[in-house]
Amino acid sequence: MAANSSNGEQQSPPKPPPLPSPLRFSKFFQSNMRILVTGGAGFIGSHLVDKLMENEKNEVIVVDNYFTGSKDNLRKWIGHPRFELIRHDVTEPLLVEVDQIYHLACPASPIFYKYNPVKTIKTNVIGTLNMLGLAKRVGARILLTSTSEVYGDPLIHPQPETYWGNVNPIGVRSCYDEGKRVAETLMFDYHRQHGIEIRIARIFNTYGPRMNIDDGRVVSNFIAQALRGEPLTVQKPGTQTRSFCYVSDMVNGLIRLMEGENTGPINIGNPGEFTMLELAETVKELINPKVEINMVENTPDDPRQRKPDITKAKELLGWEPKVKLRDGLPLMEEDFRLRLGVSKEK
Ligand SMILES: NC(=O)c1ccc[n+]([C@@H]2O[C@H](COP(=O)([O-])OP(=O)(O)OC[C@H]3O[C@@H](n4cnc5c(N)ncnc54)[C@H](O)[C@@H]3O)[C@@H](O)[C@H]2O)c1
Ligand SMILES: O=c1ccn([C@@H]2O[C@H](COP(=O)(O)OP(=O)(O)O[C@H]3OC[C@@H](O)[C@H](O)[C@H]3O)[C@@H](O)[C@H]2O)c(=O)[nH]1
Repeated sequence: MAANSSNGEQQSPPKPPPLPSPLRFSKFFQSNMRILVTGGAGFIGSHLVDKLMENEKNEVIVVDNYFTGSKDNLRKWIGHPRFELIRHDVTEPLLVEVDQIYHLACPASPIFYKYNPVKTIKTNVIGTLNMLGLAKRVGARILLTSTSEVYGDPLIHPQPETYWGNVNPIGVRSCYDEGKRVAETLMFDYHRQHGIEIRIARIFNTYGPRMNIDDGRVVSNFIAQALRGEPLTVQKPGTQTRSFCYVSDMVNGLIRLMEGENTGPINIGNPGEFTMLELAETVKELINPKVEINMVENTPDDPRQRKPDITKAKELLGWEPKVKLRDGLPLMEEDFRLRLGVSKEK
């Protein structure tokens, strides 16, 4: 069946999708669904693996180069008969027989993706090409975790999928946002030219347990600072907004998208919108009312506003987020307390 784009346009690929392994059609074939998760040792990836492993009919293979991820995030699955972990960099070709590919591999925190921008571009472009080549070879369906950063510093608010964005092509964030835009282009070109079954999720800011404590993103920074009794560093002007999605909602959205019939791109995020000052005030109130809030310098090209229009996700996937920021923050606080060894004052 031809998939629909989220814009409602009929996407009729000129070629039929590559055939899955003939064993899939064999009457007595006993194998489980084999699912590859690139970047599965990272924050969202490891939660996705947990959810996929709940289904006894799934076998999960993770490939990760451990740049920002860690084996520790997957420790409960290591040694499990339906789980395999491979140290591999997606900029190198990979040959594995799989039915689905969740392609997440890419550093996501601005500090980390700006650290080696050329590597970030290679990961987005060559890494995505390699995963599309694999999808074509084995007839797998592939889902790309794109980003709200494809909208750049958006001039339309909230952002629908039809918005083409306002992106600086030569700025310090371009390795990531332009990298993801090319990755989306590659996905659609493989879909049109080779009939690959594709899914594109545009993920908006996601938070939750297992984020790296020194990841550098705003929610992890504020929670770690509040627990350490350090001032919360709000980057100027503090009126910039973000919309924060709890990780379990995100994982459910990604699986819905993979299992459904729509190529996307589809925004997956929580439309609750907060300024960074509001976020700091909330963290202060919930975690440590004694900490100060410090205004610090910002970095170039920081988007001034961001909020997903999730009409398509609701209509096409029957998905919407359930966890409110005020309910999600304490769940993350608990995990950070454990890892930082800071117990709650009674
Ligand atoms: N978390 C968010 O708010 C957010 C928002 C938008 C999009 N995304 C996308 O979701 C995906 C996961 O994000 P995350 O927050 O879990 O980030 P993360 O940094 O925790 O995870 C990324 C994982 O990819 C691995 N990786 C990086 N480069 C690789 C390479 N070349 N080869 C193999 N593995 C590599 C890292 O080691 C890490 O385990 C990314 O594609 C990111 O762009 C995340
Ligand atoms: O300590 C901090 C860190 C960040 N910030 C501010 O918080 C906002 C959010 O910054 P983050 O670094 O968490 O994340 P960004 O929204 O810039 O990028 C994010 O969005 C889309 C994803 O694709 C990226 O992977 C993700 O990191 C920015 O306005 C930033 O200036 C602070 O005020 N203080």
